[in-house]
Amino acid sequence: MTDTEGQIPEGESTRAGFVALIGEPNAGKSTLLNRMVGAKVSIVTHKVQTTRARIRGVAIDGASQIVFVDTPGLFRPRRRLDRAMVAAAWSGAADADLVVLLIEAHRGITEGVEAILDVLAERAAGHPVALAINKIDRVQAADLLKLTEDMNARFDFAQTFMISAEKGFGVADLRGWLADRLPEGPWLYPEDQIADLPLRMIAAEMTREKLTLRLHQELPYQLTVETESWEERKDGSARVDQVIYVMRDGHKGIVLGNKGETIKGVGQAARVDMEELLGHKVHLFLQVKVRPNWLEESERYSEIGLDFRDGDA
Ligand SMILES: Nc1nc2c(ncn2[C@@H]2O[C@H](COP(=O)(O)OP(=O)(O)OP(=O)(O)O)[C@@H](O)[C@H]2O)c(=O)[nH]1
Repeated sequence: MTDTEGQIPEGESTRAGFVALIGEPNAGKSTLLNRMVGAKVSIVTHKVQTTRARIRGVAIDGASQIVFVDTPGLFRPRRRLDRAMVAAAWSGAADADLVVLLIEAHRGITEGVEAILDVLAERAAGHPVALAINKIDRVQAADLLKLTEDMNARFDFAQTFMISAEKGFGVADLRGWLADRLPEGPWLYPEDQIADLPLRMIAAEMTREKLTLRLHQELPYQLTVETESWEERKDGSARVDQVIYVMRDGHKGIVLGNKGETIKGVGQAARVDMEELLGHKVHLFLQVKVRPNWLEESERYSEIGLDFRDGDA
């Protein structure tokens, strides 16, 4: 460790967990994350579109490691509000230890915020949800208090924060609050891997997305993809090895396809995405392995792309 920010204070036990950041488009989620995490780890994540939760960044605060996840593209109720879709988005947040709802101070309780509140009321039982009112630089104090009251009348928030993600106001308080409330336990990411881990994970998500597209309803939620190794080569290309874990022998055949056509198509499409993201050539190697218990072994971790194996240090 060269970075003192990541040093665990002596005598304190470590904490780690997942925080889902939810809110309408433009609420300021990326700005807030960059403030809390630092640009390095969240830099490329906005490119990936998947329906499951994914990691947006990892923040260290004292002895806590905060892993931020979100559910991109789902909290986008437009003209015709689709509550079912918003409800579906909650499935990503449901795995999180804590949830932060980010709203815009000057816009107040919009139709989109209403939809999210409805979902929270139905499904957030047992999940502490913090409210973060962002862009407070754009409103008067009196309006802010009224909005705080109105929001808390609608939902029992564990805490309300008034912040300006852009100016940095209130962000440290929010991060500290989250850090204190995560469960005690070892950090989920080795410190020295934090910086490059999202790339490996994004690459796995890309492959998983192509599999989902090709297999349609055949294997919903019954496979996971892990990036096993990532090697940058001298010629500027990268060799990426990934394993697709399935639960049954029969599934392996489906993933491979007739004469390996399915997996070949998946590999090609995923490689193109990776090359576009990285801006250089990628050699992608895919392997399919049967691991009947992967769901139990690693449900929570694989769900959001964490490569969680014994022996990883
Ligand atoms: N005035 C003001 N503007 C802010 C603040 N925080 C974010 N913004 C602006 O709000 C806009 C949206 O911010 P983003 O961080 O991209 O929002 P997002 O929620 O990630 O948006 P999506 O990626 O569309 O979901 C940007 O133009 C930001 O500069 C703030 O505290 N004050």
